[in-house]
Amino acid sequence: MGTFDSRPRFLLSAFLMNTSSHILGGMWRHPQAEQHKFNELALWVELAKKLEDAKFDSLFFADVVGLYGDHEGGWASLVRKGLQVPSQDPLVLLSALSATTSDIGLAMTSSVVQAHPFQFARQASTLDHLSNGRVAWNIVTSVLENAHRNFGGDNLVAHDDRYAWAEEYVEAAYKLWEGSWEDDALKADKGSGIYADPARVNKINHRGQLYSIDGPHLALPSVQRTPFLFQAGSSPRGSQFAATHAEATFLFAPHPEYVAKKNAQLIGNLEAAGRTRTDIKVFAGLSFVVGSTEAEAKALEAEYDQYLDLEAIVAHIGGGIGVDLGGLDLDTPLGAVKTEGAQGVLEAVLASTPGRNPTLRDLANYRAKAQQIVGTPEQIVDELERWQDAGIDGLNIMNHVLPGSYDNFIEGVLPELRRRGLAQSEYAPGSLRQKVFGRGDKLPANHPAAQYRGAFTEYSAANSEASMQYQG
Ligand SMILES: Cc1cc2nc3c(=O)[nH]c(=O)nc-3n(C[C@H](O)[C@H](O)[C@H](O)COP(=O)(O)O)c2cc1C
Repeated sequence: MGTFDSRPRFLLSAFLMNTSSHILGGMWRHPQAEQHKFNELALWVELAKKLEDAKFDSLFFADVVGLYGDHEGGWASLVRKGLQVPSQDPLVLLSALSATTSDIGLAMTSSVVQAHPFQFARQASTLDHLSNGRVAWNIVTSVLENAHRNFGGDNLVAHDDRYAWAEEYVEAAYKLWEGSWEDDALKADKGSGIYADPARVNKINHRGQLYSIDGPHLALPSVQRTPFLFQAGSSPRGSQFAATHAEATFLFAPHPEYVAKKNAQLIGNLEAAGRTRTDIKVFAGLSFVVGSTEAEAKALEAEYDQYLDLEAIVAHIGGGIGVDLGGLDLDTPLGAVKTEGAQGVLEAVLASTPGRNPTLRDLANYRAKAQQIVGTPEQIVDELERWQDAGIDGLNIMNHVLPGSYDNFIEGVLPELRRRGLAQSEYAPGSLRQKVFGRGDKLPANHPAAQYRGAFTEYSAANSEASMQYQG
């Protein structure tokens, strides 16, 4: 344990999804659960206000753009269980929440599959303007075959090829965000009648394997230019991508020892990418069940367990790794499952059952129990200090019930975190990036996006005019 004031505070994020059944399957059936009202704006407006009053750093919205892989031979059980279907667009929802909040970060997941980078970059800039620089993007490549088929693909693109796709996608987006409009390009000078300076607005003329984009970026660059970047892959290639691009990465980890291992891997990859551990925040996905006594916490856990649907959790994970685990007894061993899906997941499940091959029940427990901390506020924060010592900077807090799980955390755990100096009581001023890192609104110079600043001046609007005159 560190001394009282030597520990940094935790970054706090709410791990959400615009759907009824996100991570902890079945919990929507709990009498106090309101997540089935996900399509009503009031649920989110009130939750966002509550989390902002508690000075959470961000609302983090996961997303998918297709069905999980088959369970029990088809997708009927996914529909029956409401397993992330129906699910609605987080970007549109965050646009509404940008108007009802003022400080909390607005993190959305968007896949390289779902939108052309030109369109996505424009949407992200627009939302960053509307929210005064509070947007974060969780960069995902879609592990779901149905998602790829929804956008014209034949099959799931192979694991490492998805990351190659993401590399080009972010490159194109960085060019638009960082290199198209120079600082001070906008004049809006009523006297001279000059709206923007043609010498300071550039096309990007991106020519890649997958995309060809002339530009210019049609949106004005926003406060952060590039949104705050999240990424959650944890395979070796995923960790390398995170080390190169992400400002925050998050893990599903079964215990602090696993965090320490992933942290060491990340530090090695950061060094190779010319970045350091101070350039990235590591979040753990965790849920909490708090009571004023241990017995009270355990009783609440037992109540939640009655509604938890282990089959739904197995369907979720199996659907993510592209293996139909339906119709099998929960005590079936997992065996050596090979997947083109989310490889980091399997590694983490194996780590949760040291010395033996996990079963389907272990798989469900890994998600529902290994990442759940139950106890009194003191017990929970003691445990969180162990996670922090292993390398966690932030918590992406999963919920059993909306909004009750956050009430439980805010009333139970937050005061103890604050008492130990581990949670903020006020927001720092500025954009999300400035709030988190305290070193400016824009990406730092050692980030790959920075190379595109000033890189396209030869393609400026002023130069296009000069070459026309020359030709004419
Ligand atoms: C904690 C966590 C959250 C994730 N959230 C999403 C998500 O919202 N949408 C999505 O398409 N993929 C999501 N993923 C999948 C990852 O983005 C990534 O595609 C997947 O983990 C496969 O990469 P890997 O093999 O490098 O781990 C998530 C993964 C993790 C570990």
